[in-house]
Formats: sequence, C-alpha cells, structure tokens
Amino acid sequence: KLEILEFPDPRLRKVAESVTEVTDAHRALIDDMFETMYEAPGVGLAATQVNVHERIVVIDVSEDQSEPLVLINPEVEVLDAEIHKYDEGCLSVPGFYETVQRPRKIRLKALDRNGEAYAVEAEGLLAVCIQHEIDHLDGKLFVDYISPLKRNRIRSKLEKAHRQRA
Ligand SMILES: O=C(O)C[C@@H](Cc1ccccc1)[C@H](O)SCc1ccccc1
Ligand SMILES: [Zn+2]
Repeated sequence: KLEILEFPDPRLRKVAESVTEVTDAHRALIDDMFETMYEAPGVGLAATQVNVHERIVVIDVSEDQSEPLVLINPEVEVLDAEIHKYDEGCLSVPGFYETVQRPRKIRLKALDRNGEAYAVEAEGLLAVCIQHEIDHLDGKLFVDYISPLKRNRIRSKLEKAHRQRA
C-alpha cells in the first residue's frame, strides 16, 4: 500500500512529467496504485497523490472492481461543454466534499499499461473522475474551484488534524 499525500502538502502542486517509456517498474507502480485505490476506497488515483511525479492514473468506477482503467500520458478533448455538477471528494482532501462543475462529455486519449494508445468517450462519473485525476497530474485539486474562504477553512482543519496525528 502506498502513502497518499494530503492537502496542503506542496508536493501535490508539482506538475507531473510525461512517461517516455512504459517499463516493468511502471507496471509494478500501477499495480500498487490499484491496490491503494481499492483499499481507500476510491474510484481513481493519480501518481502525484503517492508522490510519484509522472503522468500515470488508475481508475475503476465499477461497483465490483471489474473495470480497471490505466491512463498514461492522458489527454482530454471536450465533446459536450454543457456543464455537469458533481459533489467531488478527494483521497488527498479526506472528509470534505464540494460541488464542482465540469464539461459533461469528453474523449480520453491515453496509453495503457503496455504503452498501447487508446481512446474512449466518457460521461457521468467516469468523465468527472478522468478530469479530476488529470487535474492532479497538473498540480490542481478540486478545492481550487471553490471560494478562498472555504478552501482556507478546509486547509486549517486538515493542518490541525495533521498536527494531532504527528
Ligand atoms: O482522486 C482521488 O482522490 C479519488 C477521488 C476520485 C473522484 C473524485 C470526485 C469524483 C469522482 C472521483 C475520489 O475520492 S474516489 C472516492 C469516491 C467514490 C465514489 C464516488 C466518488 C468519489
Ligand atoms: Zn483527488
């Protein structure tokens, strides 16, 4: 199991580097990321969250852990800019949920765990999750879409919790 960084850790703000070659080491990391995500539990996890700054994401929005999706060097194009609102959470901002607006329908292009290119169209929870995870690779968090007042309240509460944990 991998340790998940928590807001406001500055390492969550690093922009991840593209993967030039998908190696066995990447595949081992991907397996560890799936194990960590399922145990959390979560439906997505970005390498940034486990302090690996490469453009790698794992997702599984199925109910029974049956649809694992690997996204290496993911890119998104908007197919329908109509806004979809969703109360987002984040394993790096535990215990807080806020409404975030994102484009409703997207096309994802990425490499799979073997380095093969693929493309899928997504809407609903999968589209939200893909966009949420790619934000992580760009050093962005869902709390960046809410008011500074709300974000600072969340920051203070998590910093207090981290002090008590140490
Ligand atoms: O990136 C993460 O921290 C995992 C996120 C992924 C996610 C956020 C918002 C909306 C969809 C996915 C979640 O914490 S995973 C927990 C979860 C489980 C079911 C539905 C939504 C979120
Ligand atoms: Zn997140």
